[in-house]
Amino acid sequence: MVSGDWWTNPHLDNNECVCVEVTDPSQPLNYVDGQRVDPKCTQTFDLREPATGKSLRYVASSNEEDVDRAVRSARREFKAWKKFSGFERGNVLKKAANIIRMRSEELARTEVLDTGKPIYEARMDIAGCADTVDYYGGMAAGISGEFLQLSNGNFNYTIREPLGVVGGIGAWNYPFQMATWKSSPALACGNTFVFKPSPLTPLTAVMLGEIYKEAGLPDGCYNVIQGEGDTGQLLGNHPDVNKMTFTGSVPTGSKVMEACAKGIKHVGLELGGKSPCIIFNDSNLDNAVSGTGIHDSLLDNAVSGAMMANFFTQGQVCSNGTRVFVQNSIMGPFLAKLVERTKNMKIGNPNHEDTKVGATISEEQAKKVLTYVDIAKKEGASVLCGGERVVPEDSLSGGYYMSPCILVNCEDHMTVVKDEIFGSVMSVLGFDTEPEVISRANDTEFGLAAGVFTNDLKRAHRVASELEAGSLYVNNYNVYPVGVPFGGYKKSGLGRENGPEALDLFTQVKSVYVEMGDVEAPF
Ligand SMILES: NC(=O)c1ccc[n+]([C@@H]2O[C@H](COP(=O)([O-])OP(=O)(O)OC[C@H]3O[C@@H](n4cnc5c(N)ncnc54)[C@H](O)[C@@H]3O)[C@@H](O)[C@H]2O)c1
Repeated sequence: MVSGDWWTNPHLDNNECVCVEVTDPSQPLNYVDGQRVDPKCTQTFDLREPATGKSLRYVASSNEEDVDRAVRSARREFKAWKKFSGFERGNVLKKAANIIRMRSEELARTEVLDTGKPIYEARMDIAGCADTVDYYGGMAAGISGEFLQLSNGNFNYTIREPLGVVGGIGAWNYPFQMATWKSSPALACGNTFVFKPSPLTPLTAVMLGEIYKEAGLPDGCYNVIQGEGDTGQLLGNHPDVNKMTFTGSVPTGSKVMEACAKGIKHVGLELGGKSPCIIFNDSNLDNAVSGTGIHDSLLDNAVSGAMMANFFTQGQVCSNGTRVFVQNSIMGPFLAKLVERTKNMKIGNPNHEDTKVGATISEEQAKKVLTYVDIAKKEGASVLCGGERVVPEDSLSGGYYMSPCILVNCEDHMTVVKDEIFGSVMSVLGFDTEPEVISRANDTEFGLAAGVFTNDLKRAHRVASELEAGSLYVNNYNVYPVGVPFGGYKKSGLGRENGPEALDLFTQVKSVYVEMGDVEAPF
């Protein structure tokens, strides 16, 4: 629990925030059999606060024995949990959703501590997570098979059964979201779960374990092991894990898939992206501004959309539309509004209410992002604004802050336009025609998301159907209402999270044939 009520005072300096249990090194962050446990592993890793760069605590890693202990706990409890009715499992999840809502401020503050994202965003994240857990709580009672009438009174029915023990591995940009998006559909279907969060953001996954327990989840159904890549590898290779659900980069996803291939395990992959956000000039509209032919509100919406497609969580969002294609005839007014609004985003202490840009996750990631800006300049792009390290105030001088960057004069072949940067760097590219932009938008190995801004209804649906991506946005970007499936085409992933699709992916079908007559054997 968080001590005191520091979160109610937006003027408190982040250094004064004390999340006692999660930052106290004597409190273990592994969670097995319904309690925090000390791992056997003697290795630790340093957890740093992105907002200040200061060490929060050392976190104990998990070795083979620790991973095995968590998987055995999940295996043991699977036998009982799968026998609960869907309705009973759903009730546990719905209670957990309510506890998440009651503890939302504490969870949001811990997420800020771990990720450096601004508090307004962390609150949105936690509210969305509660909704997801609630959603799967509601869906659990409806998980069922089908009945098929056959000839002579014979029939067949199917049962949707859980897979067994599911292993989850998360990235660092949405830590609580990854723990909830993966565990709640898995648990709803009757699986048990072992989760390894990113070593950069280990804090809230263990809080979720305590919330599930309070909601009535039997001990052993949800477990957390902390660690780096080698711990993730041990989990993926464990013979008693039946499915891996992974979020992270393409190279690591490929390794996880390889481990699953060896063990013939189910695998779900949520990987990287380099998504397009396409902004058309609907020139036949009234209320044209400054002779450009674009409707004022469409322009405002398009600028808002481009910013939402790039600047949440310091640009560290897998679905970001970092290639912003703007029809050339509206480039001038679009850029003017975009730059004005981007410069107005307040960069600062992520715990402050008015902060819109917090800290990048780590020094390494911040340096990587700034290096990409340098490469872009060398390859001929121009910086319209941002792309620099920022020190918002003296007390945050060790934090990893940078100003959101807008690049123009970009070309499709440039490194910055091809690579996933995972930081606040938007590349703006001009285009003239619809076929041209569709072809350029699809010219990528990724296919996670895409956006199209237009007031032409037919064009919107035509373009949406042509774009090779798993999540399409028409006249908005990066919105994730509960129940909407999410996941990638091409190298952006396999399978879907969220929505009813996830339930199919956490179950397997057992088919039962029933003979009502005599056996007519040809022998
Ligand atoms: N599609 C999505 O839903 C989604 C969401 C968020 C982030 N991402 C992607 O995640 C990436 C950024 O996250 P990251 O830097 O944490 O990714 P990463 O691939 O470096 O690490 C992800 C996780 O895998 C673990 N890991 C590392 N090596 C492993 C191995 N050999 N076997 C098993 N696990 C291993 C890490 O410890 C971490 O928990 C970006 O590419 C981003 O696009 C995708």
